[in-house]
Amino acid sequence: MRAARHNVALGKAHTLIEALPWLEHYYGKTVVIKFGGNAMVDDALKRAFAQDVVFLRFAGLKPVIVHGGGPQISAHLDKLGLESTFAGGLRVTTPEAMDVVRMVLAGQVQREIVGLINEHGPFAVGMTGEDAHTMTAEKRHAVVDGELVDIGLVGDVVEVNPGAIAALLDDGRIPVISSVARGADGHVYNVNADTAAAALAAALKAERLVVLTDVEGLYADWPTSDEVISRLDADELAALLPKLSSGMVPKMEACLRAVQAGVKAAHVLDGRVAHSLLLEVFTDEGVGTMVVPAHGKGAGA
Ligand SMILES: Nc1ncnc2c1ncn2[C@@H]1O[C@H](COP(=O)(O)OP(=O)(O)O)[C@@H](O)[C@H]1O
Ligand SMILES: CC(=O)N[C@@H](CCC(=O)OP(=O)(O)O)C(=O)O
Repeated sequence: MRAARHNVALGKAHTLIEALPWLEHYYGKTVVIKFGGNAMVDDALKRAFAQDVVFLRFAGLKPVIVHGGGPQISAHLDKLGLESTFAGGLRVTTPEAMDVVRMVLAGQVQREIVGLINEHGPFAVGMTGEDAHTMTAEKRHAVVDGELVDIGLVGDVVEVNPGAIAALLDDGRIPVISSVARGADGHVYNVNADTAAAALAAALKAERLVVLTDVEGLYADWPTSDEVISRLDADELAALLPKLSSGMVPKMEACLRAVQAGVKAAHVLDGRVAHSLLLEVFTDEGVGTMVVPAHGKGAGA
């Protein structure tokens, strides 16, 4: 009996010790985590996510959360009798839809994540890219079959002013950011959350960008196969990008931009697996897809 208890204790100690090199590596580093709307499937998963983020904070990392909410926006538009249309993985955003996007992201999804994190202490502070001019956007088009398509009030991030986020991190807080940004032209833009996360990761010189979604990673030949590409470099991803479809387009484009801008690696993980974030950061088992800089252009650990 005593021997069995001892073995259990040893197993737990082994798990903790396995995390030591990763704790040493990540201590004091900024990690931008994108929590996708499709990964927020149930309350238990959302709670596990909040626990992981607080764990990272207590382990000495500086987590920054950028959240999505595509399915939640679509559900609200549906209630209002408005249709959701996507082009190249981006929502066609009319002025009417933009009001809903802003309300659902900043008023509903962000509040929920802030609340769950703050069950553990006074850590999370919610904001949108509009606050303190954190993100400035410019209208972008979607590319469909090589053609530019007008998708309304959808923006790409052209400038990041990371001062407000840096101040929150220095104060020990966990920023939770909605992907809405102001334009210099006076409009408010709907920014894809993966795109926003990549822009922030680059501006904050983050060690890692981690994207939690509802698939195991990037599938090599979706939808015919579910073989996950475990690692690819920026050149390989750039070659693959034109062949990708739907939500994976902005996601993989974001990973590419992040590593090209100096982020050491970008990971796409299955957010439907509880604690996948902790597993990725603190254990030797890499899960999902990891994008590293092009050969010879940076670290790839
Ligand atoms: N090559 C691919 N590998 C994996 N998923 C893909 C691929 N191509 C398209 N997808 C689709 O992209 C979706 C993820 O993007 P998205 O729905 O925008 O998620 P999120 O809300 O997490 O941003 C997957 O659920 C899958 O349906
Ligand atoms: C331009 C654009 O498509 N914006 C997204 C913003 C939310 C988002 O990106 O949410 P997910 O990460 O859950 O997909 C949208 O309106 O759905």
